[in-house]
Amino acid sequence: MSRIADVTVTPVAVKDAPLLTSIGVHQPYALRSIVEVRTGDGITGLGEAYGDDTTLHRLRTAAAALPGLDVFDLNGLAARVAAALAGVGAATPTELAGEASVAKAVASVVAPLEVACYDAQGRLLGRPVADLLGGRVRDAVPFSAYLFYRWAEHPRDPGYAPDGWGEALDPDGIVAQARRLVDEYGFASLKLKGGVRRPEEEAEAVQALRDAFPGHPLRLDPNANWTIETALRVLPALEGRLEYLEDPVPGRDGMAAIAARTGLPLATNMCVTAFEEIPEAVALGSVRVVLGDHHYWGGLRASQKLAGICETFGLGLSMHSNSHLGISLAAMTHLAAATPNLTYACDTHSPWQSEDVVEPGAIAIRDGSIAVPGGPGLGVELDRDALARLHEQYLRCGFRDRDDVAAMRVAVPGWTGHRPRF
Ligand SMILES: O=C([O-])[C@@H](O)[C@@H](O)[C@H](O)[C@@H](O)C(=O)[O-]
Ligand SMILES: [Mg+2]
Repeated sequence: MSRIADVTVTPVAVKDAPLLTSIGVHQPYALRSIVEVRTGDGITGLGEAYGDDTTLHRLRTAAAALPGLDVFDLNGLAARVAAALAGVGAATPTELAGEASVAKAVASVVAPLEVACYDAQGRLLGRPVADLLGGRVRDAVPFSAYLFYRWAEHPRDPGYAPDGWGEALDPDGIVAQARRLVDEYGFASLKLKGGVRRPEEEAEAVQALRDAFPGHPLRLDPNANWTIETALRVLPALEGRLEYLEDPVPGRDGMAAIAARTGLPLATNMCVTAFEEIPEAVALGSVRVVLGDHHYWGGLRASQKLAGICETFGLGLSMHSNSHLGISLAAMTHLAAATPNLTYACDTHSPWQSEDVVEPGAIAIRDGSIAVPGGPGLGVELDRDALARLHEQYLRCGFRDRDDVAAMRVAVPGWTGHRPRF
């Protein structure tokens, strides 16, 4: 038995790019929480979560209930977190969408603590986390290039130089961005974050990508920013060009209405984001692919349970991402390596993050994939100087929640971010 002695939660802010989304634009800093679970025998396990105020408060509340728990007792962890958060309310953390529920609030707090416990377990046993999840079925996990419409600079930048990627607001800009991501990282799959430009323009960008990268699977994700009518109008320009279309319209019923009219597989990380939403989605036939994400499905074990449910119902499984750092990237890699039916390349925002809390080198995208770290636990080490620096940056930057709408309002006064916009 190895008991938890204490748990610390440190918020950090990392520079982020002016990436355009369905509701606005990324703020100049992305916020994350770094979780350290220390055991009485001197082992520290790492986890990572959203860094908004609500998540931080919940994480700290749950963390205070963990000393004394055996780091192998993951059922006990879930029970203690649920008890500690009883009465916290249902507001979701920084996700762009998804109906709120208490179960989701608890899941998003269990996740980083569970990852940290797995890291500690692996370090204690001298085994990689993938081994604790059933063993790897692949030695390297493929990731997709995450293409964004974007500006060259943040409006009224609060103090740092543009990142050098420049603007991408049309098909040529998107193809150039894809070319650079493919050249630098070797990505074989491409995903375009849509819901930003007029849908016909986004379909043109898809066609331009199709022409420029004939062998690369493509995805488009309008993040529910289209009406059903719009989606039906644009579908013919997308069919036969995408491996899947992610969340074109809001809701499980809206998605089902589109699914009934197209052979193009629909995928989601918006209308199915918790276990209680699966039965209706299956009954309606809303989607053919679910994007899991351990951060809000409740951790690595819960994600494997999702994988089993997808297999049972003949649904494909892919992986969603939000802005994240190396601890989460390592967790995503171990999880994907140990999940046989996760056969789509996973999303990652990694190339857009220029700062990290982990020591460089352990986890890197090469030839479009990440080699599963073979060392104990997650296989990444905390860079304490970087943690201190990025925590200072958090204290200085003034941002406390992800708010794409507010960030957009800096450039476009009166912006509401209401969906569907098209
Ligand atoms: O980072 C973004 O702007 C993404 O749009 C993210 O917030 C979404 O949650 C996501 O990547 C998605 O696939 O919907
Ligand atoms: Mg999505």
